[in-house]
This record gives sequence, C-alpha cells and structure tokens, in this order.
Amino acid sequence: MILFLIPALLLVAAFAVKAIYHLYLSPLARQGIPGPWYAAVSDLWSTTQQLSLRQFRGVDALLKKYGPVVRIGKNKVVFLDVQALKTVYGVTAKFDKSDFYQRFLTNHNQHSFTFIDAKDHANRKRSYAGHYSVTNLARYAPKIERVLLQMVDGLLKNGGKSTFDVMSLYRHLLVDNIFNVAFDTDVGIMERWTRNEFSPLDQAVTDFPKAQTMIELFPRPLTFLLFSIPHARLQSFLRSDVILCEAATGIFKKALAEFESSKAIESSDDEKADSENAGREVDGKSLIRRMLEFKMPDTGRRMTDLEIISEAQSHLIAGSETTSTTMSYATFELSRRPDVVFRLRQEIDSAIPDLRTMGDLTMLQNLPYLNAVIKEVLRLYPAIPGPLLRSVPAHAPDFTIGGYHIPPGTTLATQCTTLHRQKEVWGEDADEFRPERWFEETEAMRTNFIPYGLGARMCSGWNLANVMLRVLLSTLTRNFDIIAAPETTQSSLYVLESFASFPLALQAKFRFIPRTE
Ligand code: HEM
Repeated sequence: MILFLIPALLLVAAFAVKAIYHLYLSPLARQGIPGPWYAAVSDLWSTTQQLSLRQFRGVDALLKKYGPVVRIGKNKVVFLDVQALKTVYGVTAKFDKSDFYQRFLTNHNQHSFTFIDAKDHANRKRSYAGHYSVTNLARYAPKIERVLLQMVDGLLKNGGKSTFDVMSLYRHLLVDNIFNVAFDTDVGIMERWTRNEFSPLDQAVTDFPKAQTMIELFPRPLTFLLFSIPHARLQSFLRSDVILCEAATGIFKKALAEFESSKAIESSDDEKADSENAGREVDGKSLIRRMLEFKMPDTGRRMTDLEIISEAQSHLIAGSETTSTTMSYATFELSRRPDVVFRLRQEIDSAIPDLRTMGDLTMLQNLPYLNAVIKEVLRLYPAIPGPLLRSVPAHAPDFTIGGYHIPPGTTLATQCTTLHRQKEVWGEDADEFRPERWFEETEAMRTNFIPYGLGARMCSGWNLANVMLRVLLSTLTRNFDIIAAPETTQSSLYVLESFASFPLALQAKFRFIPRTE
C-alpha cells in the first residue's frame, strides 16, 4: 500500500509546487494579469475548453469578466487591445504562430497555414503568389458559373418539395470550385450531389479539422487504441487526412505530367513550344503548376512533390468548409429576414437582369447592399471564431500589452468573436444582424473586423471566399424563396468549433422555393 501511496503523494506535491509557481511566482503571475486561478495553474482549463468545442465562448466570457487582457493558461494570454493587434499580427510582426497549428499538418507535412517559422512561411506564400488575386480569379468565372448553375438547376428541378442540408450542399459546390479554381481539374462533386450520391471527398473535408482536434487531444500513448476501434465511420473520420491526400496526389500527378510534357516540348521544338505556351498563358497557371515552377529565392531549391501535395491538400480543406459554413449561416439569416431579402433583391434584380447568369464578378464586387450583408454575416458568424495563437519570440524587445510586460515564450492571442461584438465599437445592437450598419463604417469597425485574420498570416483565399459568397448569395436570393425546415432553429445552429466553426446539429436544412414574383 505504502508503495502506491508514496508515488501518489509525490505526484500531488509536484503538482502543488508547480501550481504555486504558476499562480504566484512565474513572470506572468508577477505581472498580476487578471484571470481565473483555475486557468493559470495548469493547461487543463484550456484543454477542456477545446474538448467542449466551445473554447471561443469560454474565452469570450473571460474577456468580458476580467477586461481586455486575461491570462487563460500557465503561459497563455488573450487580449483585445487594437494597438497590440498590429504588433502581434501586423505585416511586419515578428511573432510566430504557436505550435497549436501543428495538429493541422497535412500528410505530416507543413503548409502555409501551419508553418511556425516566418521565413519558411513567406517562401511558401511566394510559391503561389497571385493565384487568388481578383484578376486571376476572373479567369475562372465560367467554371464558377457552370457549377453554380448545376446547383440552381438541381434546386429548380426539386421545385421546393424537399429540404436540403445546405452545409453539405454548399460544401459539394465549394469542393468542386477549389478543384476548378486552384487545380484546373473538374471532379464533378456537385454533380454527385444532384444525383444524391455520397462523396467521400466532401465528407473528408468536413471531418478533417474535427478529427485532427480529437487525435491531438486524445492521450498520446493511447492514440493507437482510437485507430483500432472496429467502426467503419469512426475510421473514415480519423483517416480523413489520407482520403484528402489521395485526392491531392491525384491532381499533383496530373499537373506534373503536363508540366513535364510542356518542358519536353520546349526543349525539342522552341518555336512550337512558344505557340503552345501562349495558349497556356491565356488559361493561366494552376496553383500546382505555380508551385512546380517555383524556386526558393535564397537557395534556388524547388519544392518537393510532398510539399506541393500537402500545400494543395490544405487549400482544399481551408477553401471549402469555411465558406460553406459562412454561407449556411447567411442562408439562415435570409430565411428569417424578409426585409434583408427585399433590399437584396432590389439591388440584384436590376444589376443582373438575366436569371440564367451569375453576373460579372467585378460588378458583384460593387453592389453595396450585397457586400454589407456579407460583412455582417462574417462579423456575426466568423468561420474561425476562436483565438489565433502566436508566440512572443525568444529575443523579443520589451513588449507590453495594456501596461503588462509579456515575457518571451508567452502564447498570445486575440479572437474575432469578441472583437466583432464589442458594444463600444458596434453599438448597443452589436448582437443583431443589421447589414445597414456597414453604410456608416467607422475606423473602429475597420480595425476590429478580422474574419480573415490579419497581417502576414491572413487568409490566402479571402478574395476567393468573397467571390463565392457574392455569387452564392446573389444567385440564391434572386432565384428562390428560402424557408428553414422546422428542425433548423437558432438552437440547432448554436455555434461550436474545432478551430473552424460548425453548427451543433451538424446540418442546416432549408427548402428552396422557385421565386414566382
Ligand atoms: C469565409 C471563408 C474563410 C474564412 C472566414 C477564412 C478565415 C481564415 C483565417 C482567420 C485565417 C488565419 C488563421 C490564423 O491566423 O491562424 C485563414 C488562413 C488561411 N486560409 Fe482562409 N478563410 C476562408 C476561406 C478560405 C479560402 C476560400 C481559401 C482558399 C484556398 C483559404 C485558404 C487559407 C490559407 C491557405 C490560410 C493560411 C494563410 C497563411 O497563414 O499564410 N481560406 N483563413
């Protein structure tokens, strides 16, 4: 008995000593940064918050209770200070991403979203620079429109008889879209949806962030147990990374073959190659082609096959689930706000008279009410609602937030959920969906609105996301009256997150009744 007791007592004593250190003696404790004691003594609070899939809510509650700088872990501080936002996240900021992002490695490889080191990250971003620019995206308008009209046709054919889960519907469309826009490949996922066929790729895209969070938070030595449970759905959930990697490898091989053959043409017949490549220039280069051609500026090294595959895989994930969730919440607002639909229709009907077209992308970019609606959706339903974690670098010069000295090694973060709902910035109706507020945009609104993050690590695909939100919202509002299914309510859409947000019910069902007036 005593043999068990002594180690147990030693463990308790070790925990108590550590807890005392973190509560009273550590550099953060000595600064007296406010926050609950139970969050400061260990990282248990933070871990349970992540497990509960409500971390952004817990952090929001603490920021409201303790003020703009709060200690939420042994070594973790969250803040709301706009000045600090620029220092921590700004374009010239020297703060790296925290190692939290390592859970999102794809195929065990780094990609732009996960790189910790700023130089590695900058090089990777250079490898596909310009691909998601507004001008380059305009080249893909016909492909975007084709898939969009497939969806509209499917809904028109149904004539409003059935309800559809739009989380899944939009994801199908957006997965197709990423393949078209980033990889110049048509995989026909939307078509599968119209035939009511299951698509493993679509499922894997939505599983990935949830599965990676589960694997990360599961006790490490026991992970193998998780992978041994003989349950088909659980195993496909846990292996979403493999499914996505297979898809990315397929498109990589295709792009590589095209790249090799174009090089062969170039070397065998320069003149002929010139004319063939002239054709390619008009088509633009796919994301993979850009990476195949890229050489690191400092070393001249080319990217390895695995690096390209992992980067492509990450764009597939980042580019579909986020936009689909945002659109699903937009659909919910449309279904319960006839006043917003009325104003939107007034604007869109006169801008796009032909029902069978999507409208010019530049023209859509200039529709004020449509853009106000999108901003309001991104404000209230940000797809990444929780803390964006950064590390104070080892040799950081003296760094303070709100008068507190923050030592090197501390993990720092802000979160848009709280920034986007501060009454001092957005007014007393901050929690309400009111697109009109964007017609009186203030400087404070501009600096506190960060649905796509900010600085050097800001979302690479934000132009694409905005394009897709515009074409989807305008086309659906134009063609359909949208009615929420009885089971789709504020409670069923209660927001949860595993870094990316999703509704509690995991679905959002609506009927799309063809518009008659
Ligand atoms: C409504 C849709 C979207 C939202 C709200 C969103 C939000 C974000 C946010 C907040 C970040 C920064 C995360 C951080 O700092 O930790 C991010 C990064 C990123 N997003 Fe998006 N995103 C969206 C759509 C897209 C799309 C369509 C793509 C297309 C490929 C994309 C690709 C990426 C990539 C590659 C990164 C990593 C950027 C880097 O660190 O260099 N996202 N996104």
